[in-house]
This record gives sequence, C-alpha cells and structure tokens, in this order.
Amino acid sequence: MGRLRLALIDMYNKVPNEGMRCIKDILGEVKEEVDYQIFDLRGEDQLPDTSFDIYLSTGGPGNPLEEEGWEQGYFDLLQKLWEHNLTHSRKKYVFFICHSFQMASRFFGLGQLSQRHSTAFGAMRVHKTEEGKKDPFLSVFGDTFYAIDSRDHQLLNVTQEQLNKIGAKIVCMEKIRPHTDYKRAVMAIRFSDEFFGTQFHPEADAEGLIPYFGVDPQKKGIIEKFGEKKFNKLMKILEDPSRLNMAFRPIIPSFLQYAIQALTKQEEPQN
Ligand SMILES: NC(=O)CC[C@H](N)C(=O)O
Repeated sequence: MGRLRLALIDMYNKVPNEGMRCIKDILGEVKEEVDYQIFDLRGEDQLPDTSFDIYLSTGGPGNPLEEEGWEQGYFDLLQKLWEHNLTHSRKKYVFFICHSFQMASRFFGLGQLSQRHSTAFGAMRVHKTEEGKKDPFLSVFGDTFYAIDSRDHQLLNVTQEQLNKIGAKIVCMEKIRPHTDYKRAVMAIRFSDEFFGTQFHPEADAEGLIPYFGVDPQKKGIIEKFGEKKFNKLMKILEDPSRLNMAFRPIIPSFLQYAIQALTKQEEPQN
C-alpha cells in the first residue's frame, strides 16, 4: 500500500512560532510511512479536502471566539471527517493542538471558552482525570505531568451531557489551585477513538526550547511580560529531565503510531 497522507493545518496566521518546527521534527520521525502537506489556513485561506488519512491542526494566536472568515470551512471539514468515521471502517485521524483544540470545542458544542484572568505561559502541571489514567496516548505519564502551556483563553464548564452526546471524555485538567477561586480549565479531550486534542503543546521539546527561550529577544520578551521569577522557573523545569516528561513528548507520536497501525492494517480500497 502507498504511503499515508497527512494534512498539517497551520493555524499560526503567519505569526513566528516554535510549534511548526516541533511538529515538523515529529513528522520527520515517521517520514517512511507518512507524507505531509502544509495548509496555511488563516494566513492563506488554504484548507485540505477530505482525502487525507491524518490531520494535525496546530496552535495559533488570537481569540478562538472571533470570526475571521475561515471558521465555517474548517467546521465543515470537521463535520465531514466526523461523519466519515461514523460510516466507514477506514477512519480519519485528527489531532488538535491549543487554538485548534479550542476550535474543536466550539465545533462539538463543549463547554464555554473565555479569556483567562492572565496569560498562561510556561511549563505547567497537568492532571489526568480517571478517564485520562486509562488513555493509551497518556500511558507513559504518571497521574500528573508537566506540559508547555501558552494561551490567553480557556475551556470551562464542559458538562457530562455534552460529552455523552458525542461519546467524548475529558482526559486532563488544569492543576488544582486551592488558594484561588478560579475554575480548573480542561486541558485535553478524547473526542473519539480517532479525534484527540490538547489545550497544552504536546509538540514542545525541551532541547529546542532551552536555546530558544534562553536568548534574546525571546528571553527579554518573557521577562518583560511575565517577570524574571517566571522566566527562571520555566528554564528550571525545562532543564530538569526528571520533571520534564515532555522531553520525549510522546503524545503525538502515540497518536501517529495508532493511526499508522490502524491504517496500514487495512487494505485499500475501503468499505
Ligand atoms: N498557543 C495557542 O494556540 C493559544 C490559543 C489561543 N489563541 C489562546 O490564546 O488561548
């Protein structure tokens, strides 16, 4: 059978970022099995059709509730992929990161998106839920793990009824902060066997981020925006391999291996 085809949906709207480099690195690890094509959705209005096997939709800047004009096309694509999976044995696999995760929550009608009281930025502790403890994509982690977070918005108030409608499960939540009244935001959702999304950045790599954040203008920018204390804390976590489970960032590779195995097991043509 031929190589699998992956659509990388770039949501960065041409804003410089580390996400695309990290994702391309990860996709380099499966280059024998998977070819990928980039679609600059917000910058160039490029949207893949439904012919791809796997879709990886990135993080990006801005308010996930704002209408920029590309949303309906994106939602139509998700609708077609979701319906495809309901009626075909050869499935479509979709991974949503950060901004895309927020867009997916809008598409599926889960919870409420809102602006955080302050920007979340750094290496944050994430908690698995009971469902998360059973999730194969998270199996290498303990009950809590560190992940890179970078966002101004959050997903709150997802109800069990909303989850049940599509058969989704919340698999990670923000850390518990007993000293604040803030609600804990949702950090990862398994929408289905094939659709998975994280509010954090599972593509982030410590090896690449240390030299990136550690020099100006990034270093200066972080200190100006968040203070020296937060900068030092971020670097300390990035440099401590025992705390930094994302050093080997296993979530997206697990997703890709799962998709590759399922798709190569099945002979084409389908159904
Ligand atoms: N890094 C991201 O993708 C951020 C997502 C979104 N723009 C937010 O501010 O919450």
